[in-house]
Amino acid sequence: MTDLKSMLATWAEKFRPHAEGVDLPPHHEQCLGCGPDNPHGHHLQVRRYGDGVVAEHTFDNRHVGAPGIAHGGAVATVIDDLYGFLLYLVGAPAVTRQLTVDYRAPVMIGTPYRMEAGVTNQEGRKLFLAASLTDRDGFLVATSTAVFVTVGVDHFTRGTQ
Ligand SMILES: CCCCCCCCCCCCCC(=O)SCCNC(=O)CCNC(=O)[C@H](O)C(C)(C)COP(=O)(O)OP(=O)(O)OC[C@H]1O[C@@H](n2cnc3c(N)ncnc32)[C@H](O)[C@@H]1OP(=O)(O)O
Repeated sequence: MTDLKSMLATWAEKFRPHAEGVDLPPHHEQCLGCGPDNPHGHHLQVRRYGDGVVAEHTFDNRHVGAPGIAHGGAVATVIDDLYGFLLYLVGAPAVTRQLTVDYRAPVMIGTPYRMEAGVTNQEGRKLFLAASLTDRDGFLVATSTAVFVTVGVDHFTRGTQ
C-alpha cells in the first residue's frame, strides 16, 4: 500500500504552480490512472494546457471490453484520473462526487487519443468539470462531465486505518 506520509510529503510539490506543457506529477506511485508503479494501471501522463490539462493516451490489451475495443469502465477510469490533475491547478484536493461519460463512438485498443479537461465552474466546495476525447482526425469519440467536491487531507487517511 502507498505510504500516506510519503504522499503528504510530496503534497506541496504537487500543488506548486506548473508550467505550460510540462508533465504533471502522478497522484501517487500506485494510482490506477497515473501511478508509474501500478502494473495494472494506465500510466497516464498529463500536461497543463492553458487553464486545463491535456494527455495523449492509448489503451492496450489490459483494457479490452469487446475485442479490439476499450472497456467503457477503463475509459471512465482514465477520464476520472485526468480530472484529478485539474486539482493541481485549482490548488485543493477533491474527490469525484459524480461522473458522466457520453460514449459517442468506440474507443479502439492501440489507437492514440487526445484527452482534454477543464473546470467549467466552481461553487463553494463544488468543482464542475468537463472533458473530451478525440481521435487523430479530431473526431469527438467521448465527452464527460463531473462534479468534484473539495475535501481535507484527512479524507485520504481512511484507507490507511
Ligand atoms: C493526501 C493524499 C492525497 C492523495 C491524492 C489523491 C488525489 C485525487 C486523485 C484523483 C483520482 C480521481 C478521482 C477519484 O477517483 S476520487 C474517488 C472516488 N470518489 C469518492 O470516493 C468520493 C466518495 N464521496 C464522498 O466521500 C463524499 O460524498 C464527499 C466527501 C465527496 C462529499 O460528502 P459531503 O457529505 O461533504 O457532501 P455531499 O455528498 O452532501 O455533497 C457535497 C455537495 O455536492 C453537491 N452535489 C452532489 N452531487 C451533485 C451533482 N451531481 N450535481 C451538483 N451538485 C452535486 C451536493 O448537493 C452538495 O452541495 P452543497 O449542498 O454543499 O451545496
